[in-house]
Amino acid sequence: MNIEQLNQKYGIGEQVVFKEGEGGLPFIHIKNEKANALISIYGGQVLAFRPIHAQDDLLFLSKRAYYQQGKAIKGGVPICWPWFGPDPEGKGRSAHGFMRNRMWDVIETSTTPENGTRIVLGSTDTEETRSIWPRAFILRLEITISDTLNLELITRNPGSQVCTITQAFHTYFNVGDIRQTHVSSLENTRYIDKVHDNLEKNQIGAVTIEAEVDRIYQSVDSNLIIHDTARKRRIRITSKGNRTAVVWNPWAKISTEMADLEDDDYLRFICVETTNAATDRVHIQPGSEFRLVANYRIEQD
Ligand SMILES: O=P(O)(O)OC[C@H]1O[C@@H](O)[C@H](O)[C@@H](O)[C@@H]1O
Repeated sequence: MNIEQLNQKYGIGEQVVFKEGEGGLPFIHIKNEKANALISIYGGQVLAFRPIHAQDDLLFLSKRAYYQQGKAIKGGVPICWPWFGPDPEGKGRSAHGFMRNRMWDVIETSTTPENGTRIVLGSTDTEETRSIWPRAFILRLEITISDTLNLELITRNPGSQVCTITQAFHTYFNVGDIRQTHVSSLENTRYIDKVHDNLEKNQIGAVTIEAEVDRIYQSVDSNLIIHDTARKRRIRITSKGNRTAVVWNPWAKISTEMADLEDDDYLRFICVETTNAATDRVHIQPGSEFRLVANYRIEQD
């Protein structure tokens, strides 16, 4: 569907407007009485979300991001699916699965009873996806733009075999200064330290970032808080369906090496990801579905 057809079928006045975005990719601009947001249909990726009274966006979006078919957009909320991290079978398929590198379909747009906006994107298997991953699937991403950003990723298994996935909301949160940022509610939680030979460790105190951090926290709480002290705000993450959470910041060297980040961008974001990762694999029986949920709320001091 082209932009005109999308607007005709799914546009809602000035609240939901489809426009050609960077790299010619179709974007959805959302504006309601609670918040503004920007979504890329490519990747099924929320790129920006700002509640009306918030000064700064919830999400970090790299100025050097690629907007190109086949490449992931650096920032916002990339959807990692049907695997999290490197190819689990070591076949050289792209890291974090293939859905962040594909065009999704628009399924539905509506206004919620609280005057928020609901956008539903989706995807199903095709000959091409089956050549990468031989499974039938029906995937749905329900995005609610209101005073909070709510994301629900539903995987339905229409096939005749059990389907096993790992996945993530690989969210890049925008922070004022990483050196004045910490994450709470992970105290006394076991984690796999990907920067130190996948050693299992115990988190002592809040998570602070003073070097590269890449950790998979296990048996996590359903409430995590990012303290963005420089901006005098907290970001409250409430999740369902996950047993793991990833905290990632590349720090200076990797930030310089990544062509789609500015050298000092590591100061401006932290990824706190709602995941089914490592041993937190999801097995979906034929005919059933699984729902992963993340809700993000900004609390200003
Ligand atoms: O693919 P992106 O968006 O650059 O993110 C890469 C990072 O994603 C994180 O989720 C992983 O834990 C890291 O190991 C990885 O380096």
